[in-house]
Amino acid sequence: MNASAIFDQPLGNQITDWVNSIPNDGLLHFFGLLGAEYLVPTSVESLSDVLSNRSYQFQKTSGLHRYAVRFFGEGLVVQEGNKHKKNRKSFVQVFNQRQVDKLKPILSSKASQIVKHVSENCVSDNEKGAKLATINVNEFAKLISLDVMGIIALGIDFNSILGQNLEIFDVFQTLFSSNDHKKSHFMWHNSAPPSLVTMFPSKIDRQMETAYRQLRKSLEQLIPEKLASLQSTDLSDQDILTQIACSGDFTQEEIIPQIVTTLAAGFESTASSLSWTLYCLAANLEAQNNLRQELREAKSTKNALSEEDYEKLPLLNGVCSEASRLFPTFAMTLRKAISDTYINGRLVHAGTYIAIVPRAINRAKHLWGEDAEQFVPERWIDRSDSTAPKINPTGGSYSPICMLSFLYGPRSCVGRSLALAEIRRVTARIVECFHLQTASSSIPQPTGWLSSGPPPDLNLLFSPVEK
Ligand code: HEM
Repeated sequence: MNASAIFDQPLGNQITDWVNSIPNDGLLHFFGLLGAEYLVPTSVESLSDVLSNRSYQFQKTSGLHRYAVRFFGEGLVVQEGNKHKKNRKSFVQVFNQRQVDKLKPILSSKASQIVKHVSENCVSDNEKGAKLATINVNEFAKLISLDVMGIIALGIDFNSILGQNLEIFDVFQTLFSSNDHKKSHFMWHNSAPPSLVTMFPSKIDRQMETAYRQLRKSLEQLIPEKLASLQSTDLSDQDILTQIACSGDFTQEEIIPQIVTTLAAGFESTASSLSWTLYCLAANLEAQNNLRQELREAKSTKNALSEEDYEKLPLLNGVCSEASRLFPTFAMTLRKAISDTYINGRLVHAGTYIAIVPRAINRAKHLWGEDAEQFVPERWIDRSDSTAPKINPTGGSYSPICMLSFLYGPRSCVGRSLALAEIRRVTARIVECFHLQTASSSIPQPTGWLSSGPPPDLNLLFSPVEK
């Protein structure tokens, strides 16, 4: 029995070791608590069956469904079957490339505001006289993420990075942040009989329910106000909330859960990925210097990078993809077969759990090579034409399915382009303006359970770059 593989810290760590050490034919097999049977797809073929070819035969667990519905409402993330198919179409429409392109200038101006704010907080270091700011990047990235989520989802700039609206930040933290207390909380909700969970509400239950009520109340006020102030019938210029509210695809009761779930899906995930990206650069000074050089060269003939530059610069893309590969926010996600089915030609009985483990697949040596556990941004760059390096979309792996940070197929992340657009802009602006260094020699490990982020006290040193 290997129950610890499911409750492991960092999440998915043990399965990563298995994938890299146990020879297998594309599926690993183990027994968890109470003899529950788990399969772990490890090859392109078996992952394709679970995530793409037969994805609707593998559903999220009832424990996760109950938990999400109770604290966020029933949104796309936990919907299944035809309901999911139908609603996903509306989401894909709202998050399409044209929409994301429209949001890019807003993301860029937020990135500039962040740089200005950090500059103002750099104070002289007594010993060397150099200017320096010690920043808890985990918290800093969450403030950025809240501001961006506010703008894109609700059309409101909370300016939390400037210290405003911190009560909203508390609501987001309480509801959406993952930590060790939440781990036990989620395990209790997942494994105890639902009647027992309802009968004995915990402190975290009460805090999360209060935060959910607060958020609902604000949204209930905001939605009619926004709809009343709509000037035109062209919704494409509107934020996600307005587009979802006006799409006609959702009833009044469905709108708020969809918005809250979207905030849940995007808030901490983007913050964690940004924190890890900055950490990877602080811990890999050569990559950091090379990236700064790439940004300088791209800017050499103009005042600022264009929106297109952020998407095309090979090393900027390589750094962000590589950090996200090594530190996927959703390190493991469980599914359950709803009927007898097949994975890679093997019969899988109804009720079998499938552990999809982005951490393990993203670090699998048979898919990425012997350096799979190293930070190598260059793997995302195609230098076959030495005068014109290009982005390599698979990072040198066998298939796009080998990079599971945003999952793959009909249940993959709808916010991927948007999240990457934000992370690239903030990372580029920070590296242009600051040298980053780690504040401690210890190597931080991912924490949290539903989602895995950096440790809560991950500090980095920011010092201004000489112009
Ligand atoms: C770096 C940041 C992000 C990462 C790593 C990420 C990752 C993921 C992953 C792995 C899933 C699948 C979860 C599962 O099925 O178990 C997912 C789903 C989803 N994500 Fe993201 N996400 C990010 C940012 C965002 C943002 C910014 C938004 C929206 C504003 C968003 C909205 C969603 C939604 C709505 C789903 C559900 C899709 C479905 O079930 O069809 N995500 N995300």
